[in-house]
Formats: sequence, C-alpha cells, structure tokens
Amino acid sequence: MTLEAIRYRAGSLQILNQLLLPRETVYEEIRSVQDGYEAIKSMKVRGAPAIAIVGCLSLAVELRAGAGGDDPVSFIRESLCHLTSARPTAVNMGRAARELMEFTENESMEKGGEQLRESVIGWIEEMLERDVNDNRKIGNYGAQHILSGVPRDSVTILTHCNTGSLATAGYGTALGVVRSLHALGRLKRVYCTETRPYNQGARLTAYEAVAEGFPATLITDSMAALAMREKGITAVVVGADRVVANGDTANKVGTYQLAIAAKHHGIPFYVAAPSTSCDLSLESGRDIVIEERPPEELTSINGVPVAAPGIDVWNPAFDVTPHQLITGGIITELGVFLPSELQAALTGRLTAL
Ligand SMILES: CSC[C@@H](O)[C@@H](O)C(=O)COP(=O)(O)O
Repeated sequence: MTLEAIRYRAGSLQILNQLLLPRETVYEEIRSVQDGYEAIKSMKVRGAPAIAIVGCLSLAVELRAGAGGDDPVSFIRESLCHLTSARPTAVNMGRAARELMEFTENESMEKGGEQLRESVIGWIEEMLERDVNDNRKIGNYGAQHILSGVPRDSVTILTHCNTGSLATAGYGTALGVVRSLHALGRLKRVYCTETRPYNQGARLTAYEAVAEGFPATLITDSMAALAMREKGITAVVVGADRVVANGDTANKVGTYQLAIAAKHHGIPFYVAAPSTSCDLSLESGRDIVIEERPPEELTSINGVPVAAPGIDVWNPAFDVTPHQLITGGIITELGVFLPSELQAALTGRLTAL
C-alpha cells in the first residue's frame, strides 16, 4: 500500500491533515486558493514537492469553478504570488509558479476564458503524475548507487524528517530510496530521527514505515551520531527543500549536524530530490531564506507546555548543509551527481553516473 496525502479527482481536492497524524486520519476539502494557502502555512500539508502540488491544485479547483471570468490571467498571477508566500524556503512552489505563469502567458496569446482555464488546469494536473514518476526514478537511481558500494549485503539507512508519500505526490524522495531498497529485498533497516521540533520523523516517517512494513527504528535526533558509530549505518539519505547551484542544500533543521557526523564516521551522505527542488539562480546556500516558525512549536508538544515559561526561543525550520559534506551525491530523477556536477547535469551537459 502507499499512503495518499493528496486526493484529486476531477476538480475536487482533498488533503490528509498531517497535523492530526498518527492519531487520526482525516481528509479535508480544499475549495480555494485561500484554503490551499492556509493548509500549507499551517503545515496540514508539508514537504517541498507536496506544497507545490497542493498549491497549484488549489488554483485548479478555483479555475474549474470559473474563477477569473473572461480574463483569468490576473487571477492566476495573484493566486500564484499568494501561494508562493506561504513558506519561503522550499523552492518547488516558487518554481512551479514561474513555469505556470510563463505557460499561462504564452497560452493567453491564443486563448482566453474557458479555453485558457482548461489548458492551465491540464498543466497543473500533470504535476501529480510527473512527481510520482520522478520519485520512482530517484528511488531506483539512489538504491543502485548505494548498493554499488556493497555488492552483496543488505544495507542500513539513516534518514531525517519525512520525505515519503506524505511529502510528495507519492513514492517519496529519500524515503523513496528506502522503498526501492526494500522492494529489492536489500533493506536491512532504516533508522528515522524523530525530527524535533515538529516530529515529522516520529509522527510521519514512522507511520509510513509501519504502514509499508519497512524494518524501521525510531531514534531521537540526539542519538544519530551514536547510531552511526554503533549500528552499522551504510548511508545517510535525506531530502531537500532547495538545492542551489554549488550543491549546498537546505533541508529540515538537523540535517547539517547529520552530515557532519556522517563525515566523521566515513558514512556516505546523500541528498535525494527532484530537479524541481533545485534552484540554479542562487549560487550558494548563504542566499537561501530560512523560514523561522513560531516559538510554540518548541515550547509545547500537542498543546502541552514542555519548556520553562518566559524562555527565549529560536526556531529555524531548516538548515543548510554545505556541499562539501554531501559525499555520496545528489540523487535526482536524472541520476546521481556530485555537487560539483549538478549544474552541468541539470542543464543537460552531463548524464547520469
Ligand atoms: C521531501 S521535502 C524535504 C524534507 O526532508 C523536509 O525538509 C520536509 O519535508 C520539509 O519539511 P516541512 O515538514 O515541510 O517543514
């Protein structure tokens, strides 16, 4: 079985409310761009690829209902601008917005009203299929690359945050690599960090691992270095919210320290991400805007206070891993590349390893 975070059937969009997992499985209807914006901002839907898909599908829902009248171009532009502002670090929504706007403007030279709406809806609906196909390729390339270092053995993977079906249209990125290894019968075990403060690992990856029957063990973030020393970790595989031109990668906070610990233990460190998470317009990780989230995410868990009242809080949602620490490679739907090869690979000047 594969979990479904996004349900879209002919103009009706539902998302699995991930704030309620794993206690409750509740799908919520998204009827408008504003519903989509709020679901993204509040993290009912999260994960870089899923954010872009839900954002764009919320626009498709309104367009199906006739939004924008005879001239939908301004409506589409304003909606995309609003959706992009919901969460700044993941690049996928901004990139989808740019590409969709370019498509809309080209189409609008020949079409208007209903015809234009239909074309734009068609473009958006293809995102779902494209993302799942890309993730399958990422899973396959990543698994083969990791296994090439250990020709006969099963492997033990350490992963962070949630990068599975719940963070994408399906299959997953880093967890897609784990899924592929499991399908090949070569996954000995996956260790998932709980991923404080939001616990995407404990709530979502653990939920997905149990649902899919992966051999999986949950650890706290602070146990990761010890697990690397004691548990025979073959590789660390994480997702990405934005990979920039030199290969520096923004991902869920805690990733950077995993990469440092992996380097110390001589364990290959991989980033798994579709090319839609790559942003060649930024040269280095220093240029990435890091989202800071409300203090309550640290000071309480499920509404129960756990910190001393009055303490100051710093809550960056992401950190940047320097490309020098990404020693295994960047796994994309085009193949596995070293950070130094990424630009050439994405611009078609280099083929897969
Ligand atoms: C597949 S997205 C990359 C992930 O590793 C991770 O950073 C992520 O899921 C994003 O976190 P989020 O839960 O949206 O704040």
